Amino acid sequence: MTPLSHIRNFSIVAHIDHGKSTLADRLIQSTHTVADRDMKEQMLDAMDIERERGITIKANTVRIDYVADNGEAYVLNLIDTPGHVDFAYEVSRSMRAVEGSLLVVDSTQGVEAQTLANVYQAIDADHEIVPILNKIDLPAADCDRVAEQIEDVIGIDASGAIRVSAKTGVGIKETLEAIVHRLPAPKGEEDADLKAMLVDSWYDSYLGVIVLVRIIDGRLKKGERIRFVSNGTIHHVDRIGVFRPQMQVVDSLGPGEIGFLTASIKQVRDTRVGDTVTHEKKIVKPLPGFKPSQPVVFCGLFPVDSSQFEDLRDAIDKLALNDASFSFEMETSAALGFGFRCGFLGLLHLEVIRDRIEREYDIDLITTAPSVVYRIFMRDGAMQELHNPADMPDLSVVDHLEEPRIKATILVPDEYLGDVLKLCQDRRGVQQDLTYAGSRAMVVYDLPLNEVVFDFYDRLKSVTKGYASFDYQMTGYQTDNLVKMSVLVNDEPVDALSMMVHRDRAEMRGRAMVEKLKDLIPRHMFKIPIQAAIGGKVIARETLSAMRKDVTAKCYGGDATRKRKLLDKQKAGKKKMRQFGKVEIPQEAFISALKMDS
Ligand SMILES: Nc1nc2c(ncn2[C@@H]2O[C@H](COP(=O)(O)OP(=O)(O)OP(=O)(O)O)[C@@H](O)[C@H]2O)c(=O)[nH]1
Repeated sequence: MTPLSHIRNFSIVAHIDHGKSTLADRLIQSTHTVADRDMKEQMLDAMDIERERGITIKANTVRIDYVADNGEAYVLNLIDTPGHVDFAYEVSRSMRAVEGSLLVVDSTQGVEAQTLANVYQAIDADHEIVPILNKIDLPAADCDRVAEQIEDVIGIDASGAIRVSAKTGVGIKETLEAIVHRLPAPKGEEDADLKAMLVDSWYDSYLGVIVLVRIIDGRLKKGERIRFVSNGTIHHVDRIGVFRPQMQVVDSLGPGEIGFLTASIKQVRDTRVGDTVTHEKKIVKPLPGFKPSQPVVFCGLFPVDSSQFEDLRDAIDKLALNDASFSFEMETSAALGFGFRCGFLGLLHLEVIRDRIEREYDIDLITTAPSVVYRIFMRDGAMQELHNPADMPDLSVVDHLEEPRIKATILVPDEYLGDVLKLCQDRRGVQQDLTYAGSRAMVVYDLPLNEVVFDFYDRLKSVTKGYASFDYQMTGYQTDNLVKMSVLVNDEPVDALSMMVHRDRAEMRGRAMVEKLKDLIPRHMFKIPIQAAIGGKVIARETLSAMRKDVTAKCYGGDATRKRKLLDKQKAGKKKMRQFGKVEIPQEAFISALKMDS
């Protein structure tokens, strides 16, 4: 049993790509937590998609045994947190389970928007913070400048910042010593009633739901009956353990410790993150509540091949078992048939789920335009949420609409500032602050989430050549002049392309949309009008002229194999098309048509 004084619980906060996972790997490796032969790069990034994209999505945990220079043995519990803006909620919950943070800043880059967002969460959670200047092996490293920036922008003391190369291992020993000597030990009472925090939970096909807990007071043992305070459900604990990072069963967990339990729980939904766990009959004061994660972006997912609807249902059910922040309900669309309306924490979350369905379940999907959650105030005083523009009620019963707004923080090198301001302005942003930290500007904008969900990231990256970083939080709702824009192809409305837009921008967006569609829809044997309309009024129109696209026309000379190849390709392409009335629209049109060029 490790005394409280010899436990340290910490997380690592960083902007994406600043080296958090690499540092975690190095800490695990240098303490021989994992034998060298088993060491894979980025031990903590379990999922394939994470590995491919190099981003950490689920928070992960590892227990490290470390004998410090003073000869004492310590237990270090690391909770790895995701760095991406969509998963800020996961960061906030894991922060509450630990007492300190390593703040990793890439010494060739400096402080970025997510460094700020994440470190403020650590400060909110009262963490002791140890700054780490990473990637010092690179020639472009400028530790003094970055340390100064940490002090100026974040406002914490960086004089003791540790200079590290997570790649080569320089500074790893110093980091481990700093964890032991600079981060506080957890507090807790061994003899008090059991009180544990539910930090995270996920589904495992062999063990059922695995619950990650941080013990605050008391002791949890295998075989005991526990109660989740929020819903009063009682469970029999059949397994307790720690992550090294593989699961290792232990007999009990005491104050200050972080580990897992399993209790034949069937669904992740039955476990509420932030909940308090205690023994069956005990009454304890619940831990201060966590904000529940709310989906902010909705879109429809439809199978390209409608016979795969049941497979899609199956895939979505399985994914939802493991991801309580992902919501869904069945949707029928005149154009796309049966599918699901799904809610996500943000666009990255949406992309990850979509990729997993396509890849792991082998289902080709049509994704409709992402939409935020609008509030519709009716003339009779009622309010309803609108998750899907297709459900927009008749304007005669609507009094007004409200849309969600965000506070966006963007850090950008000076020379791109003008482009960033223009982009934010074009997206109906209202500037709130503009400050400088060295040669970088920090701008804060109040923006409609609607204008950000689709391609704001992409645009920001492209106008700043990838040098800007961006983070946002929801601030609330505001009334604006919003209308539903419909799209008609060959005089048939395509509900999957309808969207909510600001009245002043409707014409511009309508025009951009019909022009795009004209390029994206292949020519048919007949003329196809493509229109954007508000109510009954057409605001933009293009006509796709008739022509049969003869893909073999270029193959004069009659090379049979090449001709066959082209025809096969055309056939495969057809599978990815959807029939709308008499018109076939390719799958990618749904996403591409909505991207704006401004
Ligand atoms: N040269 C050098 N490269 C490093 C160092 N640390 C990390 N990297 C590289 O930087 C890239 C990003 O590192 P990650 O550890 O994946 O970054 P991360 O912060 O965990 O990123 P997310 O998990 O996506 O938030 C990888 O290509 C690493 O190999 C370092 O000390 N020196």
